[in-house]
Amino acid sequence: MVMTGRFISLEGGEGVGKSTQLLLLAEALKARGLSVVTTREPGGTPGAEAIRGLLMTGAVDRWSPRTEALLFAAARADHVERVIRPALAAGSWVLCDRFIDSTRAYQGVAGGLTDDEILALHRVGSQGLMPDRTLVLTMPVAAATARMVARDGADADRFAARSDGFLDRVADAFVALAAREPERFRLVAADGPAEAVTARLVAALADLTS
Ligand SMILES: Nc1ncnc2c1ncn2[C@@H]1O[C@H](COP(=O)(O)OP(=O)(O)O)[C@@H](O)[C@H]1O
Ligand SMILES: Cc1cn([C@H]2C[C@H](O)[C@@H](COP(=O)(O)OP(=O)(O)O)O2)c(=O)[nH]c1=O
Repeated sequence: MVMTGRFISLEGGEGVGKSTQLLLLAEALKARGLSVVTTREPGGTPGAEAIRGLLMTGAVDRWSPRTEALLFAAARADHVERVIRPALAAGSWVLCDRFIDSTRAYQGVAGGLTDDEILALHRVGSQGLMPDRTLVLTMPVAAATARMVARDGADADRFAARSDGFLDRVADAFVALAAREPERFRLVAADGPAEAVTARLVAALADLTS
C-alpha cells in the first residue's frame, strides 16, 4: 500500500527566499528517503503557466483583485487536479511555492475580497484542498524588497510594482492567518544564511516526518 504524501506550502512576501528554500528543503527531505515533488503557483502545469503569464504582465491595474482571485483559482484548479493530487496519491511529498494563503493575503486582506469569497472559489476550483503544513517565511518588508531588487533589477513583474503599504498588509495578513490556524501554520524567520533557514524549516516539519 502506498502511503499518501504530505502537502507543504511555502508562503511569505516577495524576496523572503521561498524559491531558494523550496529547493533546499526538497534536498533535505530527499536525503531522508522521501519522494518529493516541487512546484509553484501561479503555475505548475502548462495551462496554469499560461494563466500566470496573464497575471504577471501588464499594468498594475490590468486586473481588479476580484478578477485576479478568479484567475488564481482557475490556475490552482488545473494545478491541483493534474499535479498535486496525483503526486500525493502516489506517495510523494509536494512542496509548493505559494498556494491558497497567497490569495487570502494578496486578493483578500490586501485586495479587499472577503476570506469567505476566496474559500468559496477554492471549494469550487480545488475541492477545498488544504496543505498539511504551511511554512511562512518572515522578515522585514524592506529587507525582503532589497533582496528582490537585487534579484530582479529592471525585470520586476506586475506585482513587484505594489506600494510598501500593500506589502505591509500582505505580511501582516500571513501572520494573522497563522494565528487563526496554529496547527497548520508555522512562522519561520527568513534572515541569516540560507542553510540556517532550511534547518528551521526542517524543524518545523519534525512532527510530520517522524
Ligand atoms: N538566506 C538568504 N540570504 C541572502 N540572500 C538570500 C537568501 N535566500 C535567498 N536569497 C536571495 O534573495 C533573493 C530572493 O530570494 P528568492 O528565493 O527568489 O525569494 P522569493 O521566492 O521568496 O521571492 C534571491 O536573489 C536569492 O538568491
Ligand atoms: C499564488 C498567488 C500569488 N500572488 C502574487 C504574489 C506574487 O507577487 C506574484 C507571483 O509570485 P512569485 O512568483 O512567487 O513571486 P516572488 O518570487 O516574487 O514571491 O503573485 C497573488 O497575488 N495571489 C496568489 O494566489
